[in-house]
Amino acid sequence: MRRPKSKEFRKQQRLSEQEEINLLNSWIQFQPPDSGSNPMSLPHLPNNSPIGRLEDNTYSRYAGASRFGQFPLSKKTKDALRAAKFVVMTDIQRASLPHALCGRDILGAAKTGSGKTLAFIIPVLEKLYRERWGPEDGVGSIIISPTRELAGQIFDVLKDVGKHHNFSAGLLIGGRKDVDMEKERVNELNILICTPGRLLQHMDETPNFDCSQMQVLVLDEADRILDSGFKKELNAIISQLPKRRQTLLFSATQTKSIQDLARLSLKDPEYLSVHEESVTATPSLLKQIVMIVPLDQKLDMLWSFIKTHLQSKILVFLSSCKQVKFVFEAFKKLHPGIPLKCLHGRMKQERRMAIYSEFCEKRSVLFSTDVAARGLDFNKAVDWVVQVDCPENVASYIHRVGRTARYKSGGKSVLFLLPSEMQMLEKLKAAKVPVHFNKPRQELLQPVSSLLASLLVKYPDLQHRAQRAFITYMRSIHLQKDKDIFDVMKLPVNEYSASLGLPMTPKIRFLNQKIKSKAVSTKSVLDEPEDSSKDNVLEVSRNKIDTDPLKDEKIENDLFQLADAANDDEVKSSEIEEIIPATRVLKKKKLKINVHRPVGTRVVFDDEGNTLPPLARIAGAQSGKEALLLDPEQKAEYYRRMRDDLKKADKEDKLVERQRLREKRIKQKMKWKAGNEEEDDQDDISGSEEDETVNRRHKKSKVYFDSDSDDGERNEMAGNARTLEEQEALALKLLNSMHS
Ligand SMILES: Nc1ncnc2c1ncn2[C@@H]1O[C@H](COP(=O)(O)OP(=O)(O)OP(=O)(O)O)[C@@H](O)[C@H]1O
Repeated sequence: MRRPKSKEFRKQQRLSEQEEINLLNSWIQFQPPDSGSNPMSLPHLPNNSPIGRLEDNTYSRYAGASRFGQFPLSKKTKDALRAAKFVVMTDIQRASLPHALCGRDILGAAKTGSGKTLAFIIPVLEKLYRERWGPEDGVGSIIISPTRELAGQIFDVLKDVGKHHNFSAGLLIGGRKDVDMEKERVNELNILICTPGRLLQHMDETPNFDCSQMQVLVLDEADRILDSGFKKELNAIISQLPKRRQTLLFSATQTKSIQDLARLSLKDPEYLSVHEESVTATPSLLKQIVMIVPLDQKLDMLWSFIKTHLQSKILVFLSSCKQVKFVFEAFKKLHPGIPLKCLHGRMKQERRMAIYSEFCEKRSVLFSTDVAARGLDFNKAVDWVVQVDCPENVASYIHRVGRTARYKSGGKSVLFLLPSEMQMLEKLKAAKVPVHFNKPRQELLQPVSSLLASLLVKYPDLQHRAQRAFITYMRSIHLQKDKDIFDVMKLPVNEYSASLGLPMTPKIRFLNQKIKSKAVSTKSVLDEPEDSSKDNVLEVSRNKIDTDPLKDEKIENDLFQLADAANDDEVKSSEIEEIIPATRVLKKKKLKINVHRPVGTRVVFDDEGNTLPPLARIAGAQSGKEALLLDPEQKAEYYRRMRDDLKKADKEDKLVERQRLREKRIKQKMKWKAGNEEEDDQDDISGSEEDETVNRRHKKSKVYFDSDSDDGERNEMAGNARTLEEQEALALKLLNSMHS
């Protein structure tokens, strides 16, 4: 038990702290960096040069120093940094800390994974320490992050680096139920780390919430927080903050918009873009591949990729929650041999945090929306970032791939581009993003579409998910701003639908209208007058839906959930035209038929998406696909074939797996006989979304992943290492054959 400190001790402590603060203030003011200069251009201080107050009552130079120890920082901060093994500063820390310690506003830009978090956490702690900020002083600093996970991560860094300080800090993010408790305590907190919506909620609802004395405001991922998605919230927040404050803005893709910055009333900000001169805009140890993948082969490619990287930690980006859900659910049922997880805004906050932590710890595939695109520093390095859907712009690309190759580690990324999205390649090159262009080797693809089709027959809810995934994807492309890259009219709609395993292509109203208006503009035979109400439908969609999943975070309680709910309603009410015919007239007719027809009767469409009148359906004159769908016998036969295919594939998979296990056992036996003792690291993967069979398999192969380090790989699992080699060889063939 800790003994309470005596009054005398506390007094002594206060005095020595005050002494330290005086010294720090004098040191900082003695030789501040020139305004507008970049301390990176100054020579390094020699490691053994004296630090702090010198014999002649001057102070050592800190601008240009390369180690935290050479900086005018409190002992409390320095001790914590040393304990966390932060010794040498990164470029952005070297460049911005001297200015930030002088109390200047900062606009800091540096590549992903380059240590921007410490570049703002340290000045916050130091400012409050030097101001002798105490519990009774209330909110001294506010750090705003665009996502909850990132806010949580910043909170962890703050706890670590600020552990010897006496400040109280709070994580205020949406999706938490304890908002009332938060309201009771928020006024006692010195440092708030929050998402914009939750902060605003407290500003609006918490009695006596007071941040009028706040000293430092930080916007992490500043360009994101300043963009239109958060505009209202941020303006409302800023209007309640004191004008006299220090403001620190950081991002890998910094905004330079005067308008944006004017909203923050920055005072002569120091613009420190440490990698502006760099040859590349992305980390140098990041290997980036771009592949042209037709839309209907995207899932085949993704499946093949996963199957050939079973020992990796993979982050997969898709463009909407519904796509994430569908691909996750479907692939999970196909048991790829690696734990699968998913992360999106419609999940409960606790689950989101749990998934994030699990992915930090374990080898697995995480399917995610852009909620994981910015700032997250997954504990054990992510091996691959796979962008199945093209990001909305270059900045988004840079943040997504930045989840790997962080700090000094390497990483790889692959972007699937549609043939119609080739412009993205040009834009990446223009933005100094060095990508290698690879052509997929078709013969190495492991098609998954037929398996998906069988799954959809077996699991009707999955079919529903597939429909939604299809629709939200089409809509996201339709709503993308950059029309040079995204053109919904160029998408092979039917092929894409079939590749998801859907027996029919869901019709989408806006697409039909687009097709029609295109036909009209090219003077086609379509003589129907334009229906203005249809345009309105399109307008409503545009107004109500934002394709940017991060925008969902903007209003807490929850941003994601609100926006997603809106999306859901939209999908239900207007967009699935599998149950809504393509023309307004027919729609009314169909609605009438719907009322009287027996429950369970299927509505059938012709090639144009019009419902077939009931009599035409019974007429039996159908042919081709229609006939297949209408004739019960053929339909049954179709499904029977699908089931057989699935069984066959399953049988083959089992055989291969059995063979693999047998070989593994033999190898282990031989190894054991040779006296090679080894301890299996029975890393538990239960709790992942994998089923038990897969878990059992993984418990054995997990050792392999955990021995990812060189030693482990050499010493522990020679047998498995061969499997890895085979897999890597396959992967290389599939992905790197383009270098030729
Ligand atoms: N001076 C340092 N010495 C050693 N490791 C560091 C140092 N600074 C930061 N790191 C480590 O580098 C990693 C990336 O840091 P951080 O998350 O702050 O990057 P970032 O620039 O904010 O990235 P992003 O742009 O993706 O948000 C973290 O794991 C962090 O612990």
